[in-house]
Amino acid sequence: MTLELLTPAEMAEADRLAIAAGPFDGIGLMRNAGWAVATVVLARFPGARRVHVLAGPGNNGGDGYVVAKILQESGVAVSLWASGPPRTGSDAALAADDCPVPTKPLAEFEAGPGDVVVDTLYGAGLSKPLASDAARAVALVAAKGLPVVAVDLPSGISGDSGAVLGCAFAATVTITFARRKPGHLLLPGRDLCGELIVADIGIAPAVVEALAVKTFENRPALWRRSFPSPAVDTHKYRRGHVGVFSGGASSTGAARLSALAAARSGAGAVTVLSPGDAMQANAAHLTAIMLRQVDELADLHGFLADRRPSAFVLGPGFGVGDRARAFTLAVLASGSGAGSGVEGLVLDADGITSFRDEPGQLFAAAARPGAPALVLTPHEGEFARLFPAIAEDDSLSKLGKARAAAAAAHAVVIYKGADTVIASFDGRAAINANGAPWLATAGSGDVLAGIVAGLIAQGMPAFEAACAGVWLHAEAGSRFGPGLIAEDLPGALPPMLRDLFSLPPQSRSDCRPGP
Ligand SMILES: NC(=O)C1=CN([C@@H]2O[C@H](COP(=O)(O)OP(=O)(O)OC[C@H]3O[C@@H](n4cnc5c(N)ncnc54)[C@H](OP(=O)(O)O)[C@@H]3O)[C@@H](O)[C@H]2O)[C@@H](O)CC1
Ligand SMILES: [K+]
Repeated sequence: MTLELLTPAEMAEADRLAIAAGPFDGIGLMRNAGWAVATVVLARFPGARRVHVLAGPGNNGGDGYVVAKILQESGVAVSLWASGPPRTGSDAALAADDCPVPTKPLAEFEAGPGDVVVDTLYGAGLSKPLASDAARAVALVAAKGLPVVAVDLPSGISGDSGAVLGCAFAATVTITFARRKPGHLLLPGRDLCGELIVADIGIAPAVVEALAVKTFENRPALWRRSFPSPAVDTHKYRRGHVGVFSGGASSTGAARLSALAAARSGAGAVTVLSPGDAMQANAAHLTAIMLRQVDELADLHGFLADRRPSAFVLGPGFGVGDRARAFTLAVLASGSGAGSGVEGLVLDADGITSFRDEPGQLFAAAARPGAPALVLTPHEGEFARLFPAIAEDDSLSKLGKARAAAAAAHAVVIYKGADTVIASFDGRAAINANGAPWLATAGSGDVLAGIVAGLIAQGMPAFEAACAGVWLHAEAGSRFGPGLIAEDLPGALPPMLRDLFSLPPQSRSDCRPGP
């Protein structure tokens, strides 16, 4: 399956480029789309009493006229309900002229048990909340519990953001064309699409390549090639050394969870950096993970000079305040950024909240040439603390917010949730879709921070490490299932790592590098 996600605007451009390149003109692509949909309807609902095609005024409606014609010619009982005539001269108008099924006004739409609905009201061109005739149809279909086959997107869902504009169909199956759109993966769109099918309608891969798309689904093919594999003659420090800052005596567990996850992700050495009052608590629970006392900045500088760590985690259980800020800024001031020294800092939880009043200080430190890569891992609440203006901007989708935040912070932002978005300041972004509700458990985020730091420590670039960490973490949760607690996650990583290493080289493609 392809990784690129096309915004509706990019998809319209792909349509234009494909039509210019041939062999299909606009109505040719529309016929291909209609055939793809009709095939699914016939295969999935062979016993349908009647199929109701709901056609909008644009080209999504055009697909509907093609579907209605094919189904009627196949012997299916078809009703066609239109919200208005297609624009004169459009491909949809050509499809309507060629359709023998008479239209009835959408406002009079009615259906009964055993019927199936094909939703071709609005797709990529949805521009405002559904009007009253469409909203009535959505309510009627939901009340009767009829199956819906949505074309391109369930009407009412934004292809850009996955948001519902007014109301939307909840589809049984959605058929989209050429590539998926962000709205198919972002919530609530993902839930309302039902099963998602991507149909090939004759748009060549070269057309999509020409768009230089920067948004992807987060799957191993996106980052597998840069996933670290140890060389046969390696030693532990060459496999990266992660420092994890521990909180005080009563809050040490989060750092140990992060540290264990960093070790499981393949880092050769991991050290918990503990304040003096927590040394005993940490020592009592650590075996393979090392422990070092760090109370003051001078202690941190000593660790940096003696042990040459390559990545850090700061935040889990650490406490909010001056100390978090000072350590963060010291780490960001330390990297060489040239293959030696500190390669990255994963700033999580209290580490993020510590900069709520002075985010500019953090962003300037991250933007310094040669600074270690900064990875921020906010959930919604932490995101709003660090990026209040972006969080409040209702014109931005979750994807847009993550991108804007990454650009502002000169960072890689992992905007967590059931539809986690990973965005880099270079413009690339990925949407994760393999998560599971079991991951919403205390300590789960600490594990994610540790995995990402462990991968950065081994030399994986920060965006790829963030994507890989999110995917592995989600996959671990999905595979473990009910009963999951955060302590289970690091131990669930090895089988997935084995699977990754056993992938054949030809399946290891990379995402387009940033500028
Ligand atoms: N040849 C091709 O290009 C191919 C295209 N294909 C198909 O085309 C679809 C995209 O077509 P599209 O761009 O015409 O957009 P579409 O979703 O039909 O709606 C636009 C119209 O609806 C109107 N409108 C919007 N929201 C509204 C609302 N809430 N309530 C009322 N009106 C509303 C909007 O009005 P406006 O915003 O201009 O005021 C405009 O008139 C795509 O999803 C795929 O299915 C495939 O066949 C492959 C080949
Ligand atoms: K639709």
